[in-house]
Amino acid sequence: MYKVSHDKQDIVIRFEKDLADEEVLSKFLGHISLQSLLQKSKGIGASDNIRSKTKIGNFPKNFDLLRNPSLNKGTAFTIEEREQLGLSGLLPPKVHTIDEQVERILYNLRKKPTDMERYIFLTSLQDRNKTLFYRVLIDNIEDLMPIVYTPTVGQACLEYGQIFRRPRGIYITPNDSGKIADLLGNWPHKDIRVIVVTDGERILGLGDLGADGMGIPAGKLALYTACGGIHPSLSLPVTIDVGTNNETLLNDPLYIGMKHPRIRGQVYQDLVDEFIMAAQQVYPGVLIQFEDFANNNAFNFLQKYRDDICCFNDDIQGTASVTLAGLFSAMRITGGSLADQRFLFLGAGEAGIGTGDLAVSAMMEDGLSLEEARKRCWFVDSKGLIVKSREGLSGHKLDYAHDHEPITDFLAAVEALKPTAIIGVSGQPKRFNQAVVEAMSRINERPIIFSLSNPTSKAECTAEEAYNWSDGRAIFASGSPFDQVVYKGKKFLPAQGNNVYIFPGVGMGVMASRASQVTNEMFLAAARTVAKEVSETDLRIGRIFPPLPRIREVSLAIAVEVAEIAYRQGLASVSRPDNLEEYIAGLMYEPEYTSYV
Ligand SMILES: O=C([O-])CC(=O)C(=O)O
Ligand SMILES: [Mg+2]
Repeated sequence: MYKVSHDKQDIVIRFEKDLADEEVLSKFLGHISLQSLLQKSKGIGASDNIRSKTKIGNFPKNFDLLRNPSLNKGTAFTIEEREQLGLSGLLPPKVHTIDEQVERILYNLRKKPTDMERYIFLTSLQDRNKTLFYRVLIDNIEDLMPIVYTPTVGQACLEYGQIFRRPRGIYITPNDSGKIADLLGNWPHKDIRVIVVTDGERILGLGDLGADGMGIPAGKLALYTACGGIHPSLSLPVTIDVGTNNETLLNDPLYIGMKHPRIRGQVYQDLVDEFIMAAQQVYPGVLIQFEDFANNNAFNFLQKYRDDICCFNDDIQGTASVTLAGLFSAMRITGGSLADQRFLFLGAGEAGIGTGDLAVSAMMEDGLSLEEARKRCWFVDSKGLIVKSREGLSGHKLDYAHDHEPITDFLAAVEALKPTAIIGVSGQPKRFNQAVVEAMSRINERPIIFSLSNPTSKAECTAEEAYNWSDGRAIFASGSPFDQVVYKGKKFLPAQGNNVYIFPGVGMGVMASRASQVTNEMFLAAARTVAKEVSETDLRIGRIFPPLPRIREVSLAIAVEVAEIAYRQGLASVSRPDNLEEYIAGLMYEPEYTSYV
């Protein structure tokens, strides 16, 4: 049980057992009227706020409170709170509502001249008042996602050293070997349920950005909260900095990372191993999301850890799941099934092979053999069409090396194979040129054209190009957002086929069930769920993913499916609540102020 003494401002709460059931805690606290202590009593992260307060014994007061981004409310502190928490005189007299504060933020955002300035402004807001940051982000997700995420986050990573203000997350270098658990222990929050980790070697389609890649784990985790409802205190961004091979960064005096070429081989492997073990030790059962590692490392780490550790690779499995969701939706327009398709991927890296593998699993569920299913997926990489006769093919590409004469040119591959869908995951802009799109439109009544590379500057073609060159017939999706397009008087709202539709829901499902592994079936279920959430109206305007303002509902639906699978597969570590959907909905973080007095 919990021992509680409450002496006006000094609150001591001691836990004599770890809290498996946070709901019990919330109810308990509600019962004794201490609920008001919580930033938001509902939600898995609720206990963490209390825990950190427990540590210091006293509720923070004075400037400590104003400078605590998890608790700060700025001008929204009430007169009573100001009086009791030592804030009198430290704030301007006017007490604002959160809605008025939101107005002020939006007013300032509109005045900023560039998206980079908006990114810096929002990041600073996140550093001083998390509740307000998430309120603004959630209520304006469609407008602000392109700022906190792709494409602006890509630009932010390119300029990370210049715009650096406050650190976010944990940086691990080879000098920390043997001490990683201590480093992780330095993080102020002790209940961490999800880590996004990168080594910065392949940041979006931008390449090796070394330690400047930290913008990506930080951005992904902001979306875990905004889109999946995971309490912000439960997540931790990590960058493993083993150097960079990016000459520009190595020569930049403002670069924030280790100034030497990438360390590879055993030292690198051991460092990642130690990190994985330390994370398990310090935060048992934590979900680890691998993000933006280079191809070989990404595949190797996934292979190595997926059966023993609760982990997944977003670029392989998350992107695969959202791409498959897009294909399911597209088929609602074209008719037919997955098994009737022929997919041609441009790019045979993480996203391409990941999607191929997941599509193959889906086709096998529909009755195809492994062999037959793989034959529906073709890949063009930097050397041309992947065919059996090609020498020196590496592991994962071999599965898709079919009998065919070699072809070096992508357009020629389109003409020869007559695909129903082309899927761009190459990181190479403009590769779906007019000739390619026109050929696809000649071959197909409704050509499926996915231009998934990020950020926008790396897209294989733009939405406008896809619609113009296909005479408005393309079924288009892109990794980064495009504005609406009007073609011959018809309005198209192109969809963003980004793994943000997948990872927040998967993460929430894994956390709610305390799953010990993340399985293929979960990503397949997530893909089917996203596709199911697309309405006929969406499809009519060319949108094959649900609108972003609905993303929390979509994430909840995914989380329920994922948790259901965890229970079915015997991977869950907590007992199943009677009403899973209600239970998970109840765990979702809502940024709202509650009274501290
Ligand atoms: O971050 C994104 O927008 C999607 C993604 O994982 C990537 O492109 O690496
Ligand atoms: Mg990524």
